[in-house]
Amino acid sequence: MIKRISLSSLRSIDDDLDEVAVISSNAAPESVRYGDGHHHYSQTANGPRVVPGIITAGVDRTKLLTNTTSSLQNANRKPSNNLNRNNDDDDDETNDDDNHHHHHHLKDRCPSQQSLIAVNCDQQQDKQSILSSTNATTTTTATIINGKNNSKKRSIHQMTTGLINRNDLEISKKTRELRRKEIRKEFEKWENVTGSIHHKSGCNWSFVFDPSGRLCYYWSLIVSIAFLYNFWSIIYRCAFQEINEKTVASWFALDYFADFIYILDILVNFRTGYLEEGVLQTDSVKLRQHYMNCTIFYIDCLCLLPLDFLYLSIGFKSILRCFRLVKIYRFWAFLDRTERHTNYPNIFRTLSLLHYILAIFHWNACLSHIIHMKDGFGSRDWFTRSKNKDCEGVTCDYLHAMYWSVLALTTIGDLPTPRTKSEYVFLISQLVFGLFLFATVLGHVANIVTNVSAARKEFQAKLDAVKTYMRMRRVPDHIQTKVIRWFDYLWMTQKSSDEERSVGCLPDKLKAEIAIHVHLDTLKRVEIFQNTEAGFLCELVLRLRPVLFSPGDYICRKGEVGKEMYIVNRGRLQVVTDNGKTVLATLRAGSYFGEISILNMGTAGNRRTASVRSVGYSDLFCLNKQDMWDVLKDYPAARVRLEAIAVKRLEKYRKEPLKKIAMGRSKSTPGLVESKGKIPVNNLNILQAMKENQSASTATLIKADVEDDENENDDLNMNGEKIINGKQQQDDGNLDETIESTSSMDTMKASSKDSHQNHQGQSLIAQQNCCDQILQNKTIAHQQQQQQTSTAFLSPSILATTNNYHQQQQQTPQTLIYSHLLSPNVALVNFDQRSQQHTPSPSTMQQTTTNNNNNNFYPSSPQMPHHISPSSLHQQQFLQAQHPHHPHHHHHFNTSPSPYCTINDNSSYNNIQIEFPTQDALLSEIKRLRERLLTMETENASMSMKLNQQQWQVENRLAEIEHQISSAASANSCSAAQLGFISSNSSMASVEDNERNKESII
Ligand SMILES: Nc1ncnc2c1ncn2[C@@H]1O[C@@H]2COP(=O)(O)O[C@H]2[C@H]1O
Repeated sequence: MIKRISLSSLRSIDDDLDEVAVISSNAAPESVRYGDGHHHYSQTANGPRVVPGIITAGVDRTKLLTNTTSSLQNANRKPSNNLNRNNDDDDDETNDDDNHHHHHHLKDRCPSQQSLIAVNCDQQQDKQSILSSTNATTTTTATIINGKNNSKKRSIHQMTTGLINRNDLEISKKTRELRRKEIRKEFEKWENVTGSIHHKSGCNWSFVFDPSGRLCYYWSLIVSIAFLYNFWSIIYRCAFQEINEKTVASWFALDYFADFIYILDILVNFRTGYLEEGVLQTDSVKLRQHYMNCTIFYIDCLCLLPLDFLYLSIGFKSILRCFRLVKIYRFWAFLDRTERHTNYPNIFRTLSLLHYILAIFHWNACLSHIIHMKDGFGSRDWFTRSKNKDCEGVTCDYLHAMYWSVLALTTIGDLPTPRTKSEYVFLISQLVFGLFLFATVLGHVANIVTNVSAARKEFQAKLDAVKTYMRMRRVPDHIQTKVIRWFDYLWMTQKSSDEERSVGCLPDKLKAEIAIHVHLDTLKRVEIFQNTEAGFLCELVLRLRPVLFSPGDYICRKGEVGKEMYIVNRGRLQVVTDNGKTVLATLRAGSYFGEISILNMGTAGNRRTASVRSVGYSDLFCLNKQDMWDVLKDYPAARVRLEAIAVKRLEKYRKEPLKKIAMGRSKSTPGLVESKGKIPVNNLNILQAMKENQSASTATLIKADVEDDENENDDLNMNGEKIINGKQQQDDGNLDETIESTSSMDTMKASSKDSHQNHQGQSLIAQQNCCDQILQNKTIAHQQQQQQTSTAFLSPSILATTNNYHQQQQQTPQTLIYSHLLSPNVALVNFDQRSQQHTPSPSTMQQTTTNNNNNNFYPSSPQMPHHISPSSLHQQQFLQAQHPHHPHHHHHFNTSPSPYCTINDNSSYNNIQIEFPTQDALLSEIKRLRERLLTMETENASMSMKLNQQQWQVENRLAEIEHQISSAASANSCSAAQLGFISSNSSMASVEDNERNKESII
């Protein structure tokens, strides 16, 4: 009985649950001890434990435990529900009733037995339910009660902090007391229940051995040792020294101890379960009958044939014990099982072979000695050892006999010619046997050696084949080296090159189980495998294919069609932008990637959203798209979940530091075209770039700020007035990143050429007073925004531009804006009205759309073409206009902290002063643009998910409607058919019909 139990001890019990139990066959539960010695629980929460291999029998333990569990759950429910109730008496009564009920109940239940596995499982669950319920209750009160020590600590804490008032303290004490009582009761009750199994029910505690259990195995080891004793000693004593007075006691003791083991073995066999139709039988009557109907029973009885009584007449002759050797079947069974179970089969085989050889030499030596003694071999020199004072006695005789035996059996010995018939017969048979033995030994040794090196040979053969192939196909040296290194790594990490084949013969369930266990550490870190259905996990795990990548290998490249996803088992990988330089993320064991494209979640559909590169050797699991979809088809819930995770991840990627994203997107951002090197953005010398490109664009770029898409339109002006909305809200942040040395100016240049061709005569003369004018017209812009209809559909992601008519009667210079550098809210254009109507050149269009398609800048959603409307293109074109006639403009950037830089164009044209945004302003706009892009991509992803879900709903609805239609049809037909035959069965029939219809629809 557990009289004192605290929460801490409960925890200890919980910890103890996995330890090995110590139990004796008839051990009373009280005497069973567990734990490390410090915690001597006379009984665990689970009652006496069961050694693996033993099936406890005598009562219907499953039912019993179910009852126990339910009663405990009831008991647990009560206290938790009645935690604040102080009426213990009620509880006591109820518990007593329960106990009584259980005792009564148990007395009626004894006969059948359950398999060990079931019992153990139930016990574990039982245990867990007890502890979990206890823990659950404890948790609820954990803030108040937490064992003695904690309460003490808390009291101090309460005193010091004064957070809990005196009343609370009293309540907590009461609750604590109550709780303690409840726990005590729970365990008393439980103990009573389990105690009744052993004592009160009157059922005997007995064992049934599981034939495949460990205990049976250990027992067979003991029996094997007893057999070996007989095997070696009987012949020895027979040949060399019969039991003499000196040794009689020890021989007798050993003999009868071995016999005792044999007797025990018969008893054990009576209680060893057997499989009937694949089910382990544990019923004692059945077991007995089964054993007694077996030949083994008779063999076992034969082994114990009591010929010892003949000692009285013929004396102590060990040959009378020869029947004990029949037990060899147990020894063989033991060897067999060991060979199957051992992890070192070759070592075991070698030892076993050695034993057999020695045993044969031993028997041969003993038989030789017997013949020698009987036929007077001793009269001849060849066998009689020369009298030697150094080696006398039985041992020396034995060793001498053994020596000759070894010589003879290994066919090494120079045996003298036999003379008598018996000598001839013996020697001939000895030589023949020796020959066989030799051949067998050689064969075995060869086998073992082959087995040991089989893996290596197979590996080597593969490598050789690959090498030969590469040589024949003249594969470049560096690839050959890479391949050989790959093999090196494979061998070093002791990975079978064909792991799948090793377990290929197993059924899928077992394979999945193995795979789960082998890769458990990795898999449990993978988000998609967490909290998933077991079936889903099994199916996926079975489809995982191990792959190994070498350093620098690209597992996938951005823009490729995704066909697999990967899970990192070992190694380090980098998610990089398509230039391969910017690292977006580093992936380690447990990470997975490639899911976006195979789930078609990315903005680019089934295309890879990033490139992934192996840093060193990477050991990955590959999952095919087809496989993935096959599995997801059967697990729609998992699919929704996976997609949700993918969306979340997508969002996460988007939220990655701007720096990384910026770098990743640099190529796809118009104007930030990738080139070879990188230069820090702060060092980006726009002036220099301008010079180099000689774009000579005269532009007035005025920062505009619009808070959202709608506001963008606020800045649009059709009136030919320059608009300015110069307030900059964006914080440039710490854009200290480097950006790739953009050849934005290259783009400009290209654009400018096109623009020039199409807009000859529209020279861009950015005059100093333009800016002033813009400033003046700032307010006018707002008034006139409603007139701007053509720009209303402009994509905010492209650019909201304003057509600013600057003195319509004049051919005024345009105010240029670099669309790719400005955000939607940087909208400022001053160009001729006519140019607005101008159709953009195909080349420009092409360029723009190429950007869209290739660089993924614009989400490839169907609505996107809207954004790239002719109008926007048109505007872009204008924005990219240049001044071709004056290739040698010299722009000087104003380094003032103002958001604008002034470019003094000292060209021949005139002295143009361009207000150019500062780097900070530009960066801010870049940042905004990118953020906007990310938002759109995320929205796109979530939209696609929603679409998926809607698709599901529609499908379901469709099925429902179909079902309804068919049910209605069948109901009609039924009613028509049964018109006039209204019987009591009619409704039943129609229901059945409906059901049938339903099934057929399903
Ligand atoms: N920023 C990022 N951080 C981590 N992983 C990423 C990032 N971007 C893309 N990936 C992963 O890289 C994979 C490339 O192929 P997918 O687009 O199929 O799926 C992608 C994601 O799994």
